[in-house]
Amino acid sequence: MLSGTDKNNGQNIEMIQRHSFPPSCSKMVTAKAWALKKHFDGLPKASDLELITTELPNLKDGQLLLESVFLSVDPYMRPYSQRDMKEGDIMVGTQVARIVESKNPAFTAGTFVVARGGWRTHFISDGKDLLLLPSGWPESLPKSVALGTVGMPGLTAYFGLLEICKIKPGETVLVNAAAGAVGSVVGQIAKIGGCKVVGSTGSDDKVAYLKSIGFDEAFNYKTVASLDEALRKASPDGYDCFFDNVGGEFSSVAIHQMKMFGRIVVCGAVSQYNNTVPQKGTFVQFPIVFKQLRMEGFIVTNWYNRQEEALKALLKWVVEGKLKFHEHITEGFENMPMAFIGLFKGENLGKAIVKV
Ligand SMILES: NC(=O)C1=CN([C@@H]2O[C@H](COP(=O)(O)OP(=O)(O)OC[C@H]3O[C@@H](n4cnc5c(N)ncnc54)[C@H](OP(=O)(O)O)[C@@H]3O)[C@@H](O)[C@H]2O)C=CC1
Ligand SMILES: O=C(O)CCC[C@H](O)\C=C/C=C/C=C/C(=O)C/C=C\CCCCCO
Repeated sequence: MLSGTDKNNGQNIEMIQRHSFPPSCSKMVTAKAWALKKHFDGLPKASDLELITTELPNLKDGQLLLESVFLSVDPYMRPYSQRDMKEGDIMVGTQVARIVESKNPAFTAGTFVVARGGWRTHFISDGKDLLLLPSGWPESLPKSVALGTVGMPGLTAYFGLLEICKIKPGETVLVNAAAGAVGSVVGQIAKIGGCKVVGSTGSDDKVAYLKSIGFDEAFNYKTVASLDEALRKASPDGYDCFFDNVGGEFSSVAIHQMKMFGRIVVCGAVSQYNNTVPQKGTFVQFPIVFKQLRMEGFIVTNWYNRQEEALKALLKWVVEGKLKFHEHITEGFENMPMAFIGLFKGENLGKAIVKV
């Protein structure tokens, strides 16, 4: 195993070289990848991850060699790393990748696909988990949008709002982390659906952005004197649908402002992912019973059997200008840890993307 250090942006990145094949192989591609060196304890640290290089073997029949062009960093990676990964594993994740070489008749070199290759610059696939970009993808639309508004986060907003919340015109929708990849799509689809939309987010710039994309009300949860008052001021009659991305204290307050027969979509709990000790919240049974609420969690992959129709709808809204997107792009594969950690500091406005 060869190792060295490579300074980058002041970070010491330990480069570990692992030869998975004898150096004698010719034509091998050197891939970089981010491995989970140490399980996260609280907020992830760059030193919890290590940059490794591996030599990829030559392709077998049916295989494809892909190179990542854009990579996604998402909050789910934090809880999933704890649940699904062991130390040394390559971080899970998705990317828009270009097919460099194909020994698979279903795919031609040069094609761009959405893949689940993890945090890697290059990887080999058998083609089973590759998704072509939706047909009719405009040349002018950045392919990275397939990781955000017209990708998994957009699908999350689409199915969460239309199938779990089942919004109706004239209703009032509340969404937190509203300027993020999922939240910004939730608010805009709700507007398209004829709802009043209230969003909370963590900076004044993001509040201004929310208003620019059509939110009726938006506030900075970090600076309001009282969350309870801010929610009441934004919608004195309360909320029909609460699309919860954040969990924690926000949810404990918001539930008491739901209207009768309101619906709460539990999409995520990003405020809780870095807890070293599980937080104890309020009991929710009282408002659930006396307001006759429905509270339902979901994982977007459960709806992937319908992703084609949803992606088509999302792309159409983007092309028509009804669905605006914003990307927070970090340049450089070596900066993936920083981009990921930035999610938990609210550094991103819109979808966080790493451009290789
Ligand atoms: N159920 C599912 O299938 C899916 C669920 N999700 C969930 O949706 C949520 C949003 O994900 P996504 O849109 O990708 O991420 P975002 O693009 O919204 O980025 C995360 C945002 O969360 C906010 N945030 C971070 N830490 C905290 C905190 N401690 N308290 C309050 N807000 C915080 C920040 O925005 P701010 O400025 O507002 O603080 C930050 O920008 C997450 O909970 C994620 O797990 C996402 C995809 C699929
Ligand atoms: O290769 C993989 O499997 C990763 C690909 C994931 C894929 O892009 C799609 C789905 C992502 C789902 C995200 C879900 C969430 O963000 C919700 C996450 C966790 C909720 C746990 C809450 C724990 C609170 O303590």
